[in-house]
Amino acid sequence: MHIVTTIAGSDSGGGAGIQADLKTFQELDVFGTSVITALTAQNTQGVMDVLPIEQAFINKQFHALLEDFPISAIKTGMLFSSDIIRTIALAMTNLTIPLIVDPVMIAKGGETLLQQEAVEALRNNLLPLATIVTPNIPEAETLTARKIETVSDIRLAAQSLLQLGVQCVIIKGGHLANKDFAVDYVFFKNGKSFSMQTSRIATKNTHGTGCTFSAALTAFIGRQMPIEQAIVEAKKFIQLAITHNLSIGHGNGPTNHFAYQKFKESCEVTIGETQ
Ligand SMILES: Nc1ncnc2c1ncn2[C@@H]1O[C@H](COP(=O)(O)OP(=O)(O)O)[C@@H](O)[C@H]1O
Ligand SMILES: Cc1ncc(COP(=O)(O)OP(=O)(O)O)c(N)n1
Repeated sequence: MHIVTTIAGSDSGGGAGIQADLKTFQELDVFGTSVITALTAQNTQGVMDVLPIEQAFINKQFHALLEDFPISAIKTGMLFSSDIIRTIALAMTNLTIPLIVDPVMIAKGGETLLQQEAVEALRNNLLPLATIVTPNIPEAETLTARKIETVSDIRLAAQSLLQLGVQCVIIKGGHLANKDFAVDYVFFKNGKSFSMQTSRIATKNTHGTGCTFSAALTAFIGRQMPIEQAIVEAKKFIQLAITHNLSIGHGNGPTNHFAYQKFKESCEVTIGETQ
């Protein structure tokens, strides 16, 4: 059994954060473990409050896992503060476990999940240790201090992130103004790149899409799947989770983690260039 870890915040509403990650891990046949960085009082309508966990206790959770389990992949989600980021980065130094960084910054409702002052720590302390980083467009803009409007802007932003030492950058196009398609752009350190296109699902139930995508990627990497195949398979997982989204709650409902196993054979991802 492959064992993977999510280092992230708890979403009491169950659609994002630790809860989304563990549901995804379970669906993909990996054993999920967790380090909780913050509690959120949250539902489909928004984040009401955030309670960060003390650094020393975050460290204890992480070391409890490292001492007992042969972890095969780790992902980070909501890290909230520069102190928490530095704690995780320090614990990751000298580990050779693949690290997937989802640079969560702002919730769908606009609430802060990463303090402004923590962006530098994310760039300087954690990204150099990352195997894959998965920003959405606003996150890529913040991390690179560049406006992103075109595919050429996406390529320049990815190159700037690769220069920090990240092995692979996936810039997610969920926030692009494309009515028909959801296109993500993948760039590797060795110069290889490709785009992944699926049909855009017209729904408001997209709470936790970023968390679910990066958790699926972590599960596939943890299962030792080759990296390009893991990225495409994670795109299929999120496409099916959004297609079969759940209309629960009064706001932006969650995605459906149970759809992939049932429908994976029927999901098409079109691979293209990044021009
Ligand atoms: N309406 C949609 N239909 C299909 N795929 C989507 C849709 N919205 C987002 N995605 C996909 O979900 C994944 C997460 O993207 P995004 O929503 O940009 O991340 P985040 O939740 O971090 O903002 C990406 O693969 C993106 O292309
Ligand atoms: C605890 C917690 N972590 C992360 C998020 C953001 O999740 P994301 O997948 O980016 O989804 P939306 O916030 O865009 O729905 C969160 N809300 N809570």
